[in-house]
Amino acid sequence: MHCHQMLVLFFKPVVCGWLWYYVVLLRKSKGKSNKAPLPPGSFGLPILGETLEFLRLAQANKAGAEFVKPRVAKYGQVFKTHILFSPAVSVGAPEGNKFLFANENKLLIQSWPSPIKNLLGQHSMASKSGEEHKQTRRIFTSFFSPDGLQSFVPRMEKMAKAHFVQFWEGKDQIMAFTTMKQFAFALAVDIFFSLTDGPEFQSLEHDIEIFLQGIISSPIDFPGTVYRNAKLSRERICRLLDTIICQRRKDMEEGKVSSHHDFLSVLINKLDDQDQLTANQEIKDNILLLMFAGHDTTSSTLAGVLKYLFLNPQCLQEVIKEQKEIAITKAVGAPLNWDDTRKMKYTWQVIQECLRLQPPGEVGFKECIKEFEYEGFTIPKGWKIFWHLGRSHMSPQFFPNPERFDPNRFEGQGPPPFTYMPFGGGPRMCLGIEFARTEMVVFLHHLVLNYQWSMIDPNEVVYRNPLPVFQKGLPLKIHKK
Ligand code: HEM
Repeated sequence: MHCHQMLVLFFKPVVCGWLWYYVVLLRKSKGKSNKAPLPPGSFGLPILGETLEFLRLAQANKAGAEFVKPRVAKYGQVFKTHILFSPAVSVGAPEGNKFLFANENKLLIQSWPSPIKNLLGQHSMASKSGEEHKQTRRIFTSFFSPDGLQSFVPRMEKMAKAHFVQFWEGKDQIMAFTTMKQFAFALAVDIFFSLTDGPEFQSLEHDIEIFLQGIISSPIDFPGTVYRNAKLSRERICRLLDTIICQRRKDMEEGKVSSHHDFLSVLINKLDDQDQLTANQEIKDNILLLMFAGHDTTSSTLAGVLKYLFLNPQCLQEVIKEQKEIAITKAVGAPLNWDDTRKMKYTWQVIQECLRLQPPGEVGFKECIKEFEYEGFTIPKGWKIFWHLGRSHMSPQFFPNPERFDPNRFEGQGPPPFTYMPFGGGPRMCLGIEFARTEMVVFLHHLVLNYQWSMIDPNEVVYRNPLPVFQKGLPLKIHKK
């Protein structure tokens, strides 16, 4: 071979290699150095990050004012922190909220820590994402849509009336926070699977309370811990549900119970193409999810409404006026219907305003499933993004004079999109909005027409665990009209 040919043969790959290195690798590394920076902020202590400060302030109901607000002032609308054992980025409203909810399943997914998933069960809608989640949600929607719920209004009213007879009549004082829990529980188990008073009802009420405590406890799984007790209560609840489901299948086969009798009947009917074992698992896990999602949320909101109406007598007068106008259109003894509940517009505005000031869940987390850029910052895969409702709910820009209780904010078009989100948003938005709205307005209808109440301690502290809790149980003096 010619000498210069050998040189070409030897140098060609070397030259090509160098070229490749310069063009591809250096461009790549240039790209890397051009990569948007991580958001500003502090990760705090090793491992714990800023968790302790966040939890302390969240429990004192001050996370918005004393954790988020100073960081927004220092770092800007998008900042990073490290809470609950993960790097997390806080985003503002409305852009941040819109981005989060629009990118569910594309860039982000709902992520519950695995101890909570274990308690809720692998068939629970909370443990599913993407297409699987969509399918389950579709099954539920037929029950939770306005069409599905209409026929349950008289039943909700019956429950509200029975509640007043059992817990209010003949009393001059009640612990309203506890009482609201009893109402929300009784109504849920009646509408979900037709369980009414009796020993099974009592033991389930006790077990659900232990189960819910486990969901918000540290996941230490030893005999005697809150978490272990919650696992045991889950087993007992599932055994009870097994018996109820088995009996229900029989009753439905024999034509004794219709396929629209309650949520359980609807589910059995919708899942009849699945094998019974899987269908039963799905039913049990999702009934437990509904008890978790729909019980304390509604009861803490109703307790809040009682507080705000007492502290704002002119709003109470408006509610009474609205409810009287509906009551006089009804024949004596005629039950409330769906249209009546939709006429209770001001009452719903009162509830909405309570949810602005005291939302049951004020923080929501999503997990990033791939790296992406947001507002000029890189958000790495595996990090959490969270929204804090206080960022918009308490902003004078969207809610002038934000500390003031003013239900008229929700008149007409209401607040700008993505600034008011007590029910979340996007594909995982609360499934129970209409259910919650209906049960609350029906309850308030009978409350304001029949009772007067006053707070024994108008300055009672409300803390979070993580839902709002009235420190003294909201003791009220009550008087039947
Ligand atoms: C005042 C009452 C309530 C409030 C403020 C509330 C709020 C919420 C919020 C913030 C979410 C998470 C949304 C997200 O991640 O984007 C949620 C989810 C959910 N809620 Fe509610 N909720 C209430 C009542 C109820 C009731 C009464 C039920 C059922 C009877 C219910 C069932 C659910 C379910 C099943 C989910 C999960 C939806 C999914 O993953 O697709 N909620 N709720």
